[in-house]
Amino acid sequence: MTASVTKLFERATTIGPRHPSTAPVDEDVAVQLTEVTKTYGSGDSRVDALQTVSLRIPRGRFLAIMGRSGSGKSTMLHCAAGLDVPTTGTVSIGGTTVSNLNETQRTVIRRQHVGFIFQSYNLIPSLSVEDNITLPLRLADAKPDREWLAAVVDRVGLTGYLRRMPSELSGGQQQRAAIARAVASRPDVIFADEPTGALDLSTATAVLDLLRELVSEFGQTVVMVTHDPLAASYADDTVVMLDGRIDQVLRSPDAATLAAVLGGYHR
Ligand SMILES: Nc1ncnc2c1ncn2[C@@H]1O[C@H](COP(=O)(O)OP(=O)(O)OP(=O)(O)O)[C@@H](O)[C@H]1O
Repeated sequence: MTASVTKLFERATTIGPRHPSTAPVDEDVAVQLTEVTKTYGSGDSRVDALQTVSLRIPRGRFLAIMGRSGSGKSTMLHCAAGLDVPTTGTVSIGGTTVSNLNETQRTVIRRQHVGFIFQSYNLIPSLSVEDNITLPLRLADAKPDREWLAAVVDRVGLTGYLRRMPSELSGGQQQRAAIARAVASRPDVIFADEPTGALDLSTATAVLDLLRELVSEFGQTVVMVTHDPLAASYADDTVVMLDGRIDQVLRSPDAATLAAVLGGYHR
């Protein structure tokens, strides 16, 4: 790590829970990874995709994860989101330790605490835009906050589109519907995996403006994997991964700085 690493990202020795079930809860932290490793395969085919990663993501921050292909970005995102479990170490989301839960328990936690935005939108084609947006609430058996939903739908510019089917929306509108779906339940954290990868520049800019506003105005927490320095420049902090480790954390870097930093990893 570089000297620019803030206290927020220091190795988790000050946090120090060794026993997941007794880990203390920090209300200001949306996601916490403590000495997380992830190994795929064994013997000759063994891959150490994450090598002792510790990261505390405070609530109300926008974090970008960058790094060259194979550096461990998706693996870290999947572990942080409770989609996958670490080989060793602990992960907590919204104060709940998820790394020691089984798949069914993690599904429940994800429904209650996490929103997802993927490059491919992942809207359900047979459901209307409104039913797609409210699906996570129904799955979590949660009562919709109508005022919040209306504000979110208004902000993503889909108020007149709720009865349409996803196929009747443009790519940018579909991604905005996916964002509305991700924030409908006011999750502790929204994980975005290349959310602008399939969008043209102006549509991507509108989506990034929206993510930024969710953090700045609505107090949401966003963790986004991206290859695009422009996209990462919307974040508060950017983590750069290298060989399964956090190599650098940059605070509020602009796109040119990020492009230069990343260029160094591709030499
Ligand atoms: N299911 C898996 N089985 C075996 N190896 C895997 C698996 N998933 C990822 N890996 C390996 O783990 C390492 C990290 O992969 P990961 O997908 O996290 O990288 P990444 O930085 O997201 O890459 P990209 O930018 O190409 O998506 C790579 O060497 C990859 O080949």
